Amino acid sequence: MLYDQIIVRYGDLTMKGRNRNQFEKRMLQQVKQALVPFGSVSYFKSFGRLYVRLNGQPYEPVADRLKDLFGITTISPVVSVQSELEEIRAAALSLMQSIEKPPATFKVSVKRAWKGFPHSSQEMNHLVGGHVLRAMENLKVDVRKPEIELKVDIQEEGTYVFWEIIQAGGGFPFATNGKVMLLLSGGIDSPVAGWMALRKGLEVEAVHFHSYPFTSEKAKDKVVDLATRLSYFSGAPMKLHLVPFTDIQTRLAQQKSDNIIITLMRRAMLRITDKLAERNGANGIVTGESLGQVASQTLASMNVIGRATELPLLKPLVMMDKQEIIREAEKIGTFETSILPYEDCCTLFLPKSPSTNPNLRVVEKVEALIPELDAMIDAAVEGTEVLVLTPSGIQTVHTEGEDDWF
Ligand SMILES: Nc1ncnc2c1ncn2[C@@H]1O[C@H](COP(=O)(O)OP(=O)(O)OP(=O)(O)O)[C@@H](O)[C@H]1O
Repeated sequence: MLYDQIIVRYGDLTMKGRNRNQFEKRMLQQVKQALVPFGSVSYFKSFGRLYVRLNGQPYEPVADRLKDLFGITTISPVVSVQSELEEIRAAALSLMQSIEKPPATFKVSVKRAWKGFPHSSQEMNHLVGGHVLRAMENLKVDVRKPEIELKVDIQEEGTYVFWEIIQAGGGFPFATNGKVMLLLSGGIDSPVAGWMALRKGLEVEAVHFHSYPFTSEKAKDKVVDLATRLSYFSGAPMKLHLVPFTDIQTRLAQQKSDNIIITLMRRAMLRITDKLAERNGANGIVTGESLGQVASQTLASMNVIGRATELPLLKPLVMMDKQEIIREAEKIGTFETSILPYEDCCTLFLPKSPSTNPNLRVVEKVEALIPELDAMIDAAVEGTEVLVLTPSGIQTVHTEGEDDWF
């Protein structure tokens, strides 16, 4: 096999004035965790880049895994050799010959970072380019718009030869920007919002409200699958809080304020999430809301619902169109799961004409007529089941109310 290493570049970090060492440490941790299934790979850090040494592993699956991680801008599979002319020439030639669809044009771009190397970059462009041209009959040099730009990076510890630059996830490494709770329904939108939060370097804990037995085990499994998929992108385990919401929903429905029932439910959800956030050290709540999509997502509704928490509400999809959100969901591999036809707790209580312009005072008055609501919210928090998910399945299960689960 030709490639023996993968260069990992992380761009956003350089632009950030915060502690770069911390970021790099996190980055390495994240990459190591994500590559555990590949066993024998090892790591080398140099000049703000990470080199993943493949040690005999095929490069494609490792590259595929790396390109889905955040904080990484681009990756390149490389052939590494000693910084010695003939070795570099041989590596350049075999790499050019290995390209599946033989190119008609190319150029060599040498970067000599190690000044102890006996030839300048210019000389090397010719020395390497000439060698390749002599061996490959139909190939020509095009310095302006070559089909392949063969890069040769000469460092003291070795020389890296490559041509592919593959886009990776971008954003920030996992958990470098704090922690949030993600309201994860079984729908299309909230997994996309969760993915965006992860890309911003947020640690995400998912919260799902279910109305078992009105909602089924299958509806729960669906959410477990979605959170599991999200944990793949973080390269770290993800907590999923499963909140029993049946009693609260049933009680709210008894108020017979049908047109604001969704508003009341969403506010109760936020109050519960607020408490879960405090217990788990999160500083914000992410939702999959998108302006104007349904009655509860008008600006007026968002205002009344949002008053139920003092935590910042992050809504990454708020200005996106449904089609754009669907495209993202397809890209990240959650769409197929999201469209499975299992019921969500809120759709069970969907009124005929939900208010698009709820009045905060009316909503607060209705809530005040339920003095037991606070206690019910506390009970829902205590009864919350917590799963810890990894891409390979559920790791542990406990109940929020238990003191010593860990
Ligand atoms: N059962 C639930 N558990 C957790 N969060 C929920 C639940 N239902 C709704 N949410 C949160 O409220 C947001 C708005 O939900 P709503 O059902 O109004 O819209 P949606 O556009 O269908 O969202 P989604 O596609 O994410 O279900 C969701 O994106 C999600 O963040």
